[in-house]
Amino acid sequence: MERMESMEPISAHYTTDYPEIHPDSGFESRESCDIQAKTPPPSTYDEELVHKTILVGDSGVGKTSLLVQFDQGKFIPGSFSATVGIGFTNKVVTVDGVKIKLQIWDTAGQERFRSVTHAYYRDAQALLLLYDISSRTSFDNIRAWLTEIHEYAQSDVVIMLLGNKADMSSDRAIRREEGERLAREYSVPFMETSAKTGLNVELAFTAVSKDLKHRAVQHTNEPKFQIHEYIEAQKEKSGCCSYI
Ligand SMILES: Nc1nc2c(ncn2[C@@H]2O[C@H](COP(=O)(O)OP(=O)(O)OP(=O)(O)O)[C@@H](O)[C@H]2O)c(=O)[nH]1
Repeated sequence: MERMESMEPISAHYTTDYPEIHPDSGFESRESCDIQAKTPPPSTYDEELVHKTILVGDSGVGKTSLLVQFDQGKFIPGSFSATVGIGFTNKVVTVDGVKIKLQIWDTAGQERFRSVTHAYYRDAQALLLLYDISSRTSFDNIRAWLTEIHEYAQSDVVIMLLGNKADMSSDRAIRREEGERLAREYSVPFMETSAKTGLNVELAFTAVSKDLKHRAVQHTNEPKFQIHEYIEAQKEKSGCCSYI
């Protein structure tokens, strides 16, 4: 992925050559995914699993910034230059004492790259869909993104809607309730984030990781993991959203 000089590259594998969807990182092939789908999940979590996660949304909503914040705990301000190409960052998230390997793909939001990014949806196990709370257009386009996701991604993909740039309160164009309503309509979990302040960035990835872990393991007696409830409980605990 190419960034202008104003943006430091993030610690990842970036390219404008559109890499194979299955790089040499232990990510399962399509074939093995299909086999897995027919086999019941094991009773313990296999820490060798790598979960492909994709960041999508309009250009400029903050996908790269969110990933940099999650990966390196920093925000790089400066003039915006759109991502060209696609790249991934490997991250390990520890949930309930278990290591969950995420391979997080950062896609270019610009329309002209759309046909390329579609190809990456197919093997995604999780999708973080972002809009910018200061951009009505990016919010209005979420429906179109969800239509594309339903068309190209697997039906059981974990989807999370994120209203990013929550720190920009004076430029807010989308009320939090609007985000919540849209998320309810599509039955997807939702939270507002800020790649700048770090608000909810870790929570977003942790919630997704927890969900992926639960889906990969057969819990005979336990109730199904409820990602919505988990997010609400964590938000309350951290008192994160008082200024939103
Ligand atoms: N205030 C604020 N600015 C942000 C935030 N996230 C991103 N930005 C800024 O928004 C602009 C776009 O951010 P990017 O992360 O490059 O956006 P992107 O979604 O990756 O864009 P594409 O690569 O074109 O798809 C940059 O100038 C960032 O500094 C945020 O949470 N708060």
